[in-house]
Amino acid sequence: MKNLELDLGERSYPIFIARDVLGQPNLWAQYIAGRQVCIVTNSTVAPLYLAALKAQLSDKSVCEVVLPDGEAHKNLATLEQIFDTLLEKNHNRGTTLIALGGGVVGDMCGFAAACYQRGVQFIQIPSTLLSMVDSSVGGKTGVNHPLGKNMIGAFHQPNCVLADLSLLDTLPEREFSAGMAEVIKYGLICDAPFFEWLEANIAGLMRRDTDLLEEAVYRSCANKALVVAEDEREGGRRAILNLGHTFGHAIETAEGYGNWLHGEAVSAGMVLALSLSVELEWLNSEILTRAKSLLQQAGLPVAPPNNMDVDQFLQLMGRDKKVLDGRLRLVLLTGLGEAVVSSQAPEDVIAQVLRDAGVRA
Ligand SMILES: NC(=O)c1ccc[n+]([C@@H]2O[C@H](COP(=O)([O-])OP(=O)(O)OC[C@H]3O[C@@H](n4cnc5c(N)ncnc54)[C@H](O)[C@@H]3O)[C@@H](O)[C@H]2O)c1
Ligand SMILES: O=C(O)C(=O)C[C@@H](O)[C@H](O)[C@H](O)COP(=O)(O)O
Ligand SMILES: [Zn+2]
Repeated sequence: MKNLELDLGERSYPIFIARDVLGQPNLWAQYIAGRQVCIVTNSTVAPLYLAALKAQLSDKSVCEVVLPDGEAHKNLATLEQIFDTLLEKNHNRGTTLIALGGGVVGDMCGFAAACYQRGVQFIQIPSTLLSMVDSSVGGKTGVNHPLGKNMIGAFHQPNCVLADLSLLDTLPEREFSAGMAEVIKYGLICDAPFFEWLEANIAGLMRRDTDLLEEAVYRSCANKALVVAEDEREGGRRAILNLGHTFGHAIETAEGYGNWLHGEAVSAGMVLALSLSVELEWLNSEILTRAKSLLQQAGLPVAPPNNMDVDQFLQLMGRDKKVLDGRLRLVLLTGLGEAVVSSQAPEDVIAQVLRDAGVRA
């Protein structure tokens, strides 16, 4: 068992990481304040893990909302299902929502918790690698809009995070790989020794060796917790967690939510961000080569889709939430583990990097 605390003063919370955390309510039941609980999950995760969770909550009044599965359903219309159930079952401000699922469920449940009766408590039980290492931690919640990723949302921190590694036993390979993109991201942006550890252990990690997985989830969450504790609402440094995302979100939006998984789009996006850093002569090309190799060994794409053109890419990137005074701000690297947020990359250089990666002129 590896525990962490995200230090946010009175909104601090623990992150429990181990196999079978769910089966240890002595660790986490105290984070449910009242009797009312609403579990938010989806049609894939419910048959796998809902009964086991409910069995741990026999002293509570529990209802559930089973959402349709997929990024394409991460929108305002789906969110209404959560509000409808909460109101139909007379949930009041003392209720606790529990997100049981991947990042899509977590982001939607968290946003519902932020909005319902102006804010109720919630717990994250992430069931994908990506949600264990990233989306369940840090309090970014929200939904997509047809014109852009995560465009409607709120910062709302959970009461605790339970990363039960045994849930990963049923996770499909492609989804496991997608999670590895965000794991590798931490090495690139702020933890060079972790990147080197990943290079040395990638084969064992892809075999889902329990000890290696526990270490990778722990070090990812520890890195994210430090960044978020420093800058909860992304006034500055937190933006480094967005490495590759300005490119990646453009890919997800252009391809239709769900065709490229978030982690896959982030992988291709990180390669573009590193290529741009090399093009600007801020980064040694050896780091780009090593990053590409690690992402490939994790089963991830390292080039953007071949059906987008440069203008479409740049237009979608222009809607990024980091845009300030009409200027793109991108996360770039100056070294391994050293990220900066910069508006210095000229648009013609960005366009050249996109063309070099095979995006149509
Ligand atoms: N809030 C944040 O800070 C943050 C960070 C990173 C990503 N995100 C968001 O997270 C989302 C991506 O999350 P994701 O990669 O978890 O995708 P996801 O939630 O769509 O889950 C991936 C797939 O795996 C299935 N699944 C989940 N757990 C499973 C299990 N244990 N066994 C078998 N199948 C399982 C899901 O039903 C789904 O089909 C995106 O919407 C992204 O924008 C948010
Ligand atoms: O927690 C953060 O901050 C991140 O940026 C983590 C990202 O991996 C995640 O995809 C996040 O949802 C992106 O946020 P957005 O503000 O660019 O929508
Ligand atoms: Zn992400």
